[in-house]
Amino acid sequence: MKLTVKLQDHSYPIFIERHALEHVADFLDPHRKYVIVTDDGVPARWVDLLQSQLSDARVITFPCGEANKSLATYESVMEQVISSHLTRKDAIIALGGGVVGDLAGFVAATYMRGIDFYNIPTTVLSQVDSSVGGKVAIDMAGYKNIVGAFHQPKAVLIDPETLSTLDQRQVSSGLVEALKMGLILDERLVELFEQEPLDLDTIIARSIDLKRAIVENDEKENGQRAILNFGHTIGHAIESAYHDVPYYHGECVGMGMLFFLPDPTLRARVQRILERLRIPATPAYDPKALRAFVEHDKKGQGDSVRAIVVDHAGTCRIEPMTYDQIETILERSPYEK
Ligand SMILES: O=C(O)C(=O)C[C@@H](O)[C@H](O)[C@H](O)COP(=O)(O)O
Repeated sequence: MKLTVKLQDHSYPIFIERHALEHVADFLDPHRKYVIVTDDGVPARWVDLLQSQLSDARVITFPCGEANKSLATYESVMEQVISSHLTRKDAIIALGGGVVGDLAGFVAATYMRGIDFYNIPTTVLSQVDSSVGGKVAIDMAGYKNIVGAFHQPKAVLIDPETLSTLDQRQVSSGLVEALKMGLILDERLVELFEQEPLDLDTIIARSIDLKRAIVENDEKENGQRAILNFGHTIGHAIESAYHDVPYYHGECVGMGMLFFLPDPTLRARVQRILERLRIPATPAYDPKALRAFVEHDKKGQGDSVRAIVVDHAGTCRIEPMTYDQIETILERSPYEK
C-alpha cells in the first residue's frame, strides 16, 4: 500500500508492506551515500538487512531509551555524521522507533542546515504515529521534545514484519498512540481494539492514514494538528516526572488520556482497552509537581494550555484550560471504579 502526504513543496510517500525491508531499492536509491542511524535495541538482523542492500552506508548506533534523546547523544551522532563527510546530496536513514526517528531526524534537520532523511520505523509507536509528520526533536532540561524542528522525511517505509522482534510491552505501548488516533478521529479504529485477536496491520494502516490527513491540513501545528496531542499534556508530564521509573511513552499517553475523557462510560471503555493492553495505572503523583511540567507544554499560551478533550469516541475538541484547571483535574483520580 502506498499513501502520499501531500504538502506544499515536500510531499512524500508512505509505503506500508510486509517484507518491504527485503527490497529497499524499490523505495530509495541504493547507490546514494547514506548514514543509517539506529539504536542498540534494534535487532542486528534489520540493520544488516538494510545495510547489505545499500552500496555506501555507514551505521551509527546509540544506546536505546528515551534518556538518549539528549543533547549528548545528538552531539555524538552529529560528530559521527560530520566525520562521515556527508554532503548535501547524501541522506540520513532513521531505522528504529520514535527516539531514533526524532533524534536522527533532528540531526538531518540541522546538519548543513538540513539534508534528506528517510524514516524506516521498526516499532508500533513509530509505525502508527511518529514516523509521519516531520516532528523531530530532543529532550532537554527534563522537558520532552523541547528542542526540535519540523523536518519532513523524503519517504517513510513501514514493514510490519519488523514488529516480530518487539516485546509485548513495546507493542502495547505503541498501540496506545493508535487508540488515541481512534478516540480523536475514528470510532471504527477504537472498535478494532475491542476485537480478538488484534488486527495489527489494519490498525497500523488506518492510524497512519489518519495521521497523514491531519499533517496535510496543518503541517506546522497552527491549529487542528494539536489534537494529536490528546493524552500528551499530562502524559508528557508523567514521562518527565517519572523518567527514572522508565515508563514507555505510549504508557504515559494512555495514563494521560483518561484525564480528558469526561464521560464516565467512555472512560470505563478506554480503561478496559488499556487494561487489556496491560498499560500500567497512573502512579501516585503530586498534582502540583505535574502541573509544573504541564506549564512547559508547547501547547501552552500564557496562563493556559490547549487541552484536547474527547466527549464521544471519534470526535474531539480543543479547550483552553488554565493551569489551575489542570491542577484541579489532576486532584481527582481518572479511574472509574
Ligand atoms: O505529530 C504530532 O503532531 C503529534 O503530536 C504526535 C504525538 O503523538 C507525538 O508524541 C509528538 O512527538 C508529540 O509532539 P509534541 O509537539 O508534544 O512534542
